[in-house]
Amino acid sequence: MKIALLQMMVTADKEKNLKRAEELVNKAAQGGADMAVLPEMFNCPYDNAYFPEYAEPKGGETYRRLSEMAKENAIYVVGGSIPQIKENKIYNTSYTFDRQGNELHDYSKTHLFDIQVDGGQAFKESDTLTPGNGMGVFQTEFGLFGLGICFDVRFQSDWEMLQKQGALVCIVPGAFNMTTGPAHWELLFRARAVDNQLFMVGVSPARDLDFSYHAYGHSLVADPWGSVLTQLGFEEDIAIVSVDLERVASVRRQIPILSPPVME
Ligand SMILES: O=C(O)CCC(=O)C(=O)O
Repeated sequence: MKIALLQMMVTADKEKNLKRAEELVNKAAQGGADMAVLPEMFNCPYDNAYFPEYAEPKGGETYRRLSEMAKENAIYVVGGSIPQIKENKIYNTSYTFDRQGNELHDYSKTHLFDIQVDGGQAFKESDTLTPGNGMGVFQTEFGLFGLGICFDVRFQSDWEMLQKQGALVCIVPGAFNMTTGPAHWELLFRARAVDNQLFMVGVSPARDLDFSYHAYGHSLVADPWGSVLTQLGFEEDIAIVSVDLERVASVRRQIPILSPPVME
């Protein structure tokens, strides 16, 4: 199967972001992708100051447009994430749609990004956001997929749980930064891929130095062997990556570390 990583440039204009997402999903479909993945907070600059203003209830404009993108292009769309408002609380939420535009998965980030690195990046999502209640998997014609959002990638026990639930590929809309990106982004994706013997797909926004938060970019796919199949730079770009799902069983057979053992 083919997965498109849409490393989109996010602006402060929500409508412009939605139009750009539509163009990129269309491009992904034209390029033969089965699934298009948008970045974390793709309709809103990544900044606590913007989350409340850009937040939408489930079923709102962005949700509807994502569903249409999927249906019009007959492609799976993992709608990165957006700020969602529910009962006066704001969540960092990802919606996934199937080729008919039906919702397949709805997930709100479990582990909020609250860090304070000495001399480097500080961020406190919990100033505006509320955590969700746990990651899960969704079924596609290719098999089971898992999904987490950005900071979630640091919590191996959660990914082990998705592997035990049968995930073959895990998708991570994420926006690392210029402190933790160079240090940990590729390392974490390769580690999760090797630990759980599955594909890890990370999709970041492009870097925009005009905003307070400078995304690392470097959207990538790591395979179950831990090899990086593709990695983008920091600018807006897309990659369409062929993912051979047979590789999951093959690596698990050759290096049987999972418990219980996964048989073909
Ligand atoms: O874990 C990191 O270093 C970055 C996480 C992040 O940017 C996020 O969760 O949005």
